Amino acid sequence: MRSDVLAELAATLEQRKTAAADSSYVASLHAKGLNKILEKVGEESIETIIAAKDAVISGDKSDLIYETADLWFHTLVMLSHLDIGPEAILDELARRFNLSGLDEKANRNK
Ligand SMILES: N=c1c2ncn([C@@H]3O[C@H](COP(=O)(O)OP(=O)(O)OP(=O)(O)O)[C@@H](O)[C@H]3O)c2ncn1[C@@H]1O[C@H](COP(=O)(O)O)[C@@H](O)[C@H]1O
Repeated sequence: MRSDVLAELAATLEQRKTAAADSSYVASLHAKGLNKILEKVGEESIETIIAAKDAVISGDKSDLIYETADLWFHTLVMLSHLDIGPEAILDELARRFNLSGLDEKANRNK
């Protein structure tokens, strides 16, 4: 598994928070603010859903992989804007290991 990719990207995203807006796409998103970043997350979510439907029809998953990468990237920018690193999400997923989604939901609704 390429967990090094997330760590390297997170370090770049952190560096871009103080970079000039005209020097970097990520810095330009931070300069435009949270609403613009959330707009991109929404756009990429929809493009990912459409790519998943298209993959079923065509049997070609390449667009779905591309769009999911765009979605993950923009959610990482969103988290970075709010001073949350990917390790917080990885820790939360790790916490859920061996916790059945059905059990978790049943306990939540008690
Ligand atoms: N992984 C990515 C990455 N994935 C997607 N994108 C950009 O995200 C944008 C996706 O937006 P769209 O597909 O909607 O394209 P668009 O029409 O150009 O976007 P808008 O003008 O509508 O905002 C494109 O500009 C992509 O190039 C990314 N830009 C940067 N990274 C990583 O972030 C690092 C820092 O990037 P810079 O800040 O640009 O140096 C890079 O080295 C990469 O590792």
